Amino acid sequence: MIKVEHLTKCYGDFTAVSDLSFEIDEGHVYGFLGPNGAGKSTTMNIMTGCLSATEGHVRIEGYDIFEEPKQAKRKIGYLPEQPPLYMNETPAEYLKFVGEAKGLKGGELQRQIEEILRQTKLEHVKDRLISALSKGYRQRVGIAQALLGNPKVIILDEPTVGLDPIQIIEIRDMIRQLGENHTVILSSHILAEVQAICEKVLIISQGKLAAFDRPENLEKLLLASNAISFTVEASKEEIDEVLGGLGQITEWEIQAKEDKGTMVSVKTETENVRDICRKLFFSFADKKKAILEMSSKKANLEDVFIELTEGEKREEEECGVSEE
Ligand SMILES: Nc1ncnc2c1ncn2[C@@H]1O[C@H](COP(=O)(O)OP(=O)(O)OP(=O)(O)O)[C@@H](O)[C@H]1O
Repeated sequence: MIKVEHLTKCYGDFTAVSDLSFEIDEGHVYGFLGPNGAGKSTTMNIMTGCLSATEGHVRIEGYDIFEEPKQAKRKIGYLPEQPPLYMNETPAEYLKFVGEAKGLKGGELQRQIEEILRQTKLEHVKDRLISALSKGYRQRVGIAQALLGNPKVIILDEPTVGLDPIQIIEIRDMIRQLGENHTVILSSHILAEVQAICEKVLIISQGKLAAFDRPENLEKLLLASNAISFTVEASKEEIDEVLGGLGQITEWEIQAKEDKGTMVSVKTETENVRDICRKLFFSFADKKKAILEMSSKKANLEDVFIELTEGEKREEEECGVSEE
């Protein structure tokens, strides 16, 4: 449905988006996740035809956004980070204006406006000035204008930024509902938000695609990400022998020798952390070595996000140091 190929955007000497390629299929809610300045808005502005690219292509249902903008844009509804609302108009007036600009008229325009006002729960404020609406309601007006023309794809740039917790819940519910009839792409720097709404997540870091998968698969992506810590009454040599013989442990660190035992941190690629805990327990018990404490931690999307986005920063810093 959407094909982004080798997209690059430079602002002068600065490369904001670098060789970005991905495909969006019909009928899912996609999350575009990345820290501030990662290049999310730049990519969305290019995908919606609001900004030119330095290199690369964007195709919306086969239409090139740069070469066939009219046909491509008809397929997209866009809520930019700063929605272009006219404060001295009412939602009803504003939607009529946007609908006409999108080529709708007469009964069809009226029918769509009524349907969208209902869908975005704006009916009771439709004749109030937009300047008098709360930020949450203004955001709904922004989403409403994106829905006019019944586009297949809805692109929302940071739709919940600046809203209070109740408004955030309402907008998220609305996005979930939109996902039933549209392909939705939303950007966010809030991991929990993407995790709560999206079926697929693109992680973007410093203008590059760091990962693209379902949230649950991303959690599996990090090798050796599940961690177990335990304290055992055993020497370093005994610990090395037991852990080396277990097979499913990728690395371990013997942290400190205390009066009450030796603290060990273990990393494993195995999904079933509980199974490893059991094996550790019985392996040390077989050698009459008592485990005094044990805790485990499964990697979550946050770990993946930090690892992928921080990892790049670290690499850059390390390069910087070695260059000096
Ligand atoms: N017009 C511009 N001129 C120069 N640099 C720009 C311009 N627009 C964006 N940038 C830079 O490009 C990078 C990516 O910006 P972009 O707004 O796409 O990121 P973002 O992921 O959407 O971040 P945020 O969540 O803060 O909006 C940033 O470093 C930003 O400062």
